[in-house]
Amino acid sequence: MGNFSHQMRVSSALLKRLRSHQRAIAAVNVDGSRSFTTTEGHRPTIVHKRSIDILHDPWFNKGTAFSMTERDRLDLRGLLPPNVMSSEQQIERFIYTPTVGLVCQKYSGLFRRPRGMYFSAEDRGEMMSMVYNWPADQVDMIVVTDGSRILGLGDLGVQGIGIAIGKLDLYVAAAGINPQRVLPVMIDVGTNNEKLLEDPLYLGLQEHRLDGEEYIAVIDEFMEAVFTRWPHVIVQFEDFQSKWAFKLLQRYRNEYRMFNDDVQGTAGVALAGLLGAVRAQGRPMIDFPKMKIVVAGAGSKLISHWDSDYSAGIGVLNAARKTMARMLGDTDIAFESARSQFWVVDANGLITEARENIDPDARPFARKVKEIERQGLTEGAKLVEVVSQVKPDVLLGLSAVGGLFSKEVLEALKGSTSTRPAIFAMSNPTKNAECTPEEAFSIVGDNIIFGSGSPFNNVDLGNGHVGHSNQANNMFLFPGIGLGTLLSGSKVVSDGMLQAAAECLAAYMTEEEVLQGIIYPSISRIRDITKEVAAAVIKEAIEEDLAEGYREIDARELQKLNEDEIRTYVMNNMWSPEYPTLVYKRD
Ligand SMILES: NC(=O)c1ccc[n+]([C@@H]2O[C@H](COP(=O)([O-])OP(=O)(O)OC[C@H]3O[C@@H](n4cnc5c(N)ncnc54)[C@H](O)[C@@H]3O)[C@@H](O)[C@H]2O)c1
Ligand SMILES: O=C(O)C[C@H](O)C(=O)O
Ligand SMILES: [Mg+2]
Repeated sequence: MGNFSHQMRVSSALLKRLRSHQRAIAAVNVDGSRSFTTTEGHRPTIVHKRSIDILHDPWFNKGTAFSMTERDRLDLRGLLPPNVMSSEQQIERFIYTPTVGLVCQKYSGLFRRPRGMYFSAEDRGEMMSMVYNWPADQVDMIVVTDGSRILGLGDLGVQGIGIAIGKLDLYVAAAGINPQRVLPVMIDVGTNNEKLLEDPLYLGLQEHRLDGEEYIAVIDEFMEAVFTRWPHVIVQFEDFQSKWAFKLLQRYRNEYRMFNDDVQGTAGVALAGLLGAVRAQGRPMIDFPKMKIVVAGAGSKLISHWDSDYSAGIGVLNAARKTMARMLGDTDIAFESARSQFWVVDANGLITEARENIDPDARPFARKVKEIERQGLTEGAKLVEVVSQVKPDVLLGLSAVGGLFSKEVLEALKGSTSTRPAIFAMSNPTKNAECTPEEAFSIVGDNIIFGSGSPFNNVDLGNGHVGHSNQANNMFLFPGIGLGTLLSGSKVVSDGMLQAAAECLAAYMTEEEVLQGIIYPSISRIRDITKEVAAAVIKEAIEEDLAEGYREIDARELQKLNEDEIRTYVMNNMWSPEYPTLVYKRD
């Protein structure tokens, strides 16, 4: 009892400190620094500019939300449409996938003003000084892309910066990262998109992509430059073509605070969905190793491709296999036997050991020829044949091929041995989804689980029944992974931290929701799930002795926090989009 009350005293003292720490950040924001808002929200922010200059400054611009008195005070009258919008109304207009894809496709034509930084192959040798051109002394999150695989839209070159901007918008909205402390980055090493190479309006380098050592040297220089200026920043790699995604992850993950969203975030989100599908059948999660899973969209893209091609699908397969093996006792035998739960189909059909030039990352999932012959299948079998013969519990698509789950494939899935088959059409944007929820529910039946990468409406099944359309998107994990890493002060993003994030998402929905077919949260709960994921990541970082603390909170103090206190710590460090009143003061 004595110990307990002592602990309580320590904890509440610490909590007070966490709160005053938050106020301290707010105070810094208020005293004329380039602040947008504070979590306290009531004190005015002093600005040293007015009129059109404010509208051109994203850190101060509220757009249509300037009140009439502010418009008068700051000489904004007549510079904005007359209707004053609330921040809630502005949020209504906030969109990500699939719109972000369209923005990237049309970026060169839409470009009005820059947002973020551009490093190009021409900047070699200069990056270390270039980073100082960015106006913010504090940057918490960088999302970087080279534009080589934007959603399922392929190589969009410099226009891919829209993805980095969109993901950081999600960091602000979901994780409460202060918008002044995010930095979207585009590394332009050229493009292999012939249309862009010929487009006179294209804004990027009009030459073919750098490759090999030259390419790596550019990314190395960029990493060194940003970590020199902002040693505590976290760098999220986004939409790099699979040829480079995994290699760069392996190259940097032990040295820098970085992760790859498409490989690691997607794997965790898919894993949470697979576990959700087990729960939705009314079975315990421990039954997961019995699931038969067909994955469409992993392996190489070209018949003669020798390079390692670590697609999002391979990330999912590895994570699912490891989880099954752990549930089976974490032995080598368990790991080996878990392999036989997966059938992997790429552009060339079912992958078996008979495949020539097999992609090294897909090889562990290549089926033994004898084994699949017993199942009535052969090397290169079509997806529809695989589904007919295997009768899987889960059909998961990360192929970027819209409509791949055709009527025939979905008809075949009706033969599934599962009481509630699950379909994950995870490719983005909307037109690349392997199927729509209408197609899935109408063809396979009402009693399925459906998830998709891009948002779709629920399906009316008649008689008051609803077919739930879950959004299976890495946005439910990456903001929490980034925020949790930041607040823990860990210097790396460990496998354990990623696993903790995925497990947190898998356990987030209640039993009742899951039985109704709701296996992921709705977007309206994104702050809450992000808080939970961030807390799980911090807890794991503490347990692994990786947490070094954040700002005034050191490692020892972090170690004293219980689970609720970690949540409070996370919440207190989330920035909230409340507009402060702006007051002009001459410089
Ligand atoms: N929902 C999410 O959170 C999420 C996360 C990451 C990626 N994605 C989406 O996944 C898609 C793929 O991304 P990636 O980086 O893995 O791309 P990728 O190009 O590296 O991989 C695509 C894979 O699909 C395979 N494929 C192509 N045609 C096929 C066919 N007809 N049948 C079966 N497989 C086929 C290819 O062989 C390749 O292995 C994209 O649309 C992307 O937007 C979604
Ligand atoms: O961007 C998304 O919506 C998810 C994912 O990162 C993708 O590349 O498709
Ligand atoms: Mg992505």
